[in-house]
Amino acid sequence: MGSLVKEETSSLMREFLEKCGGYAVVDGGFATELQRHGADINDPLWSAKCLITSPHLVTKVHLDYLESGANIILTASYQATIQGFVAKGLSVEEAEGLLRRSVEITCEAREIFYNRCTKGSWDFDHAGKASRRPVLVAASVGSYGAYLADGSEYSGNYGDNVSKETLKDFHRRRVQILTKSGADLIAFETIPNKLEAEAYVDLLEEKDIDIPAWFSFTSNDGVTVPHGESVIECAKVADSCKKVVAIGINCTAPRYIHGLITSLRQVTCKPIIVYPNSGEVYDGLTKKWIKSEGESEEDFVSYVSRWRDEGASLFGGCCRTTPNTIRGIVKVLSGESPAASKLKI
Ligand SMILES: C[S+](C)CC[C@H](N)C(=O)O
Ligand SMILES: N[C@@H](CCS)C(=O)O
Ligand SMILES: [Zn+2]
Repeated sequence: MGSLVKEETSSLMREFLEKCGGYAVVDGGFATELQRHGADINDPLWSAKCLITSPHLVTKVHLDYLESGANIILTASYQATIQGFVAKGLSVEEAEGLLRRSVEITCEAREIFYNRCTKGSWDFDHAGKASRRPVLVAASVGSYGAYLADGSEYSGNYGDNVSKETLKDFHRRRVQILTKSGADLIAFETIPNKLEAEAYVDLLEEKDIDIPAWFSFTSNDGVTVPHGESVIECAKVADSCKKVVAIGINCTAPRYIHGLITSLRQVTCKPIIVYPNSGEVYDGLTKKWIKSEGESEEDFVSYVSRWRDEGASLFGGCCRTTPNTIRGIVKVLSGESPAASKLKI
């Protein structure tokens, strides 16, 4: 780890972080915000259903997060797969068009935001000089388990018949399309096992998949990914790939994040990204979230300075977090205490 070559290849994120003042803010729960706007995503396509039925809501959610202070917005493609769209009766061409559209909508939202010239889209340096807020578009890629649509992101158990080659074949065309769609990078999210991380690394080595990426794992216990491998060994897989510009954890309870950052720091010098969920637990069969004891949005935001001190530099939220969470993170990073921000839940 930390070789000169790897340092050079992670420059996209390092330069971006520098422009942002050292820390960057990722958006919050995307599907969650779609639901808050009235979308029904109880469907095998989950949030990707809105790419077909309500693209205007997708734009709205991106704008919500930009207005809240996000520097990185993720596309609605988490559960958008060619196989999933075809199962709904769409043609392969239509499915590929929707994947491209997911990125176009996000880039359009960034343009709308910039054109609004609202106060929030400008940052001011110490001398009071204004500059446009840096914003990256990350193309979300959910796991094979997300496509299964039964919550198996949180088990990582695909059975003995699913090999690394199966996973590469499953993801290849989707990743090729997202690579050429205008996104700044790919966000491999909610990765539940080591096998899928290895498949993604192999795909990133293929010649027509030339784009930076981040790898973000999920954990149910603060030590391992759901399938059982340690987060440390999974992070080593990600660290080995020169196209990986950040490594981290998402859709994991906030209480585990501090220890996980400590583990990641043992095996990587790359920027660390964390965007936990609310701490609630997802029931993949009913597609409902079960309330957990003792973790509130205020707790989440109050952890942020600890995560920063531990070595993370990109912060956001995943499922069940909202624009309010993102505003809270922005306040902490800009030096205002979360208590002072008096978050409304
Ligand atoms: C990150 S989970 C909440 C995504 C939804 C899941 N793949 C499902 O379809 O139920
Ligand atoms: N980007 C996705 C991740 C789900 S785990 C979302 O926020 O809905
Ligand atoms: Zn999530």
